[in-house]
Parts: sequence; structure tokens; C-alpha cells
Amino acid sequence: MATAGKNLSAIEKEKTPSATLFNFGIVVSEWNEEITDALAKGAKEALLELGASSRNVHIHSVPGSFELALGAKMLIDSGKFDAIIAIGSVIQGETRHFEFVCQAVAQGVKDVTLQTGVPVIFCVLTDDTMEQAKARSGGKHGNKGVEAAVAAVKMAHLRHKLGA
Ligand SMILES: Nc1c(NC[C@H](O)[C@H](O)[C@H](O)CO)[nH]c(=O)[nH]c1=O
Ligand SMILES: CC(=O)[C@@H](O)COP(=O)(O)O
Repeated sequence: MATAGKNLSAIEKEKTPSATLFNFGIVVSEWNEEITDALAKGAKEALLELGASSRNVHIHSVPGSFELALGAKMLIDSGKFDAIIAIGSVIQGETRHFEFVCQAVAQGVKDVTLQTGVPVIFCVLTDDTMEQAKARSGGKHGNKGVEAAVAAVKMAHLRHKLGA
């Protein structure tokens, strides 16, 4: 199912554990900050709705999506977080730079989460247009930050349950 068939802001509370026990780091790209700020707001609000306390949700910014993987690794290395949400918005420009940034951030986030064993949730919009990005950061398709928050809680809970 494509995003168009989903409400990214839907939280199925009966299927989502409590966030009360966990500490969350959110690393946010400054590029397209209208979009990334909206994603971060949605993610934080969802974490609080799921029981996290505000003092256990820490938001840090990086210049662009390419830096998200290293930013996530820095937060993980602090030893303070049970899960990380990596937030970015990459929008196609005139050149192939879009392809390289998208590939780098996807690969980088995957590498960091697998190397460390700490959940790093990929909340990076990769859109052709600003309109598509707006639709997925609080617009007609909901907010991908909410979806990412739910994923972060589920993965933190699974890691805690398995003692991983
Ligand atoms: N064009 C976008 C970028 N580009 C910047 C890179 O992410 C990176 O910060 C730079 O190459 C320096 O290393 N970043 C986005 O997040 N979104 C874009 O649309
Ligand atoms: C994703 C990008 O880096 C891109 O937005 C930059 O724009 P351009 O390809 O026109 O240089």
C-alpha cells in the first residue's frame, strides 16, 4: 500500500506498548526545516501521547540528511537513549544530488542501527516536490513523524523485552 492509502498519523494504541520506560533521541536535518520541524513536532507529540515524558525526549539538529547517520551514532554513543528517530526531508532538485543523498542516508541509518543494535527509525521523506513533502508532514496523508514515533516505541519495547 502506498502512503496515499494510509493515514500516517494513525496510532493504534491497542497495538502499541507504553513509551513510559524509554528515552528517545530525535536527530533532525535543518534542510527543508518547514517540513522537518513539522515531522519532529509530530514525533514528539506522539511519544508524549504514548506515555513518554518530555524530559525523556531529546531533539538535536544536524545540517542535512546526509549527516543524520552520524548524528544518530553520536546520540547512541552517549548511552542515553533506547531509540533514535532520524528526521529529514530530501526534495528533488535539478541534478542527481537527490539520488546520492537519499541513498547515503538510507544506507547510513541502516548501518548505524545494525552496528549498534539500537533502533534508529528512518523518518526521511524523499519527495519529488514540496507538495508531496507537505502532504506527509501533517497534510492530507498525515504526519510521518507520528508513524516514526510508534515504530520507535515498538522497537524500544522489543529490544527491552529481549534484553538485546
Ligand atoms: N538537498 C538536500 C540536502 N542536501 C544537503 C546534504 O544533506 C548535506 O547536508 C550536504 O551535502 C553536506 O554534507 N539535504 C537534505 O536534507 N535535503 C535536501 O533536499
Ligand atoms: C537533494 C538535493 O541535494 C537537491 O535538492 C539539491 O538541488 P540541486 O539538485 O538543484 O542542486
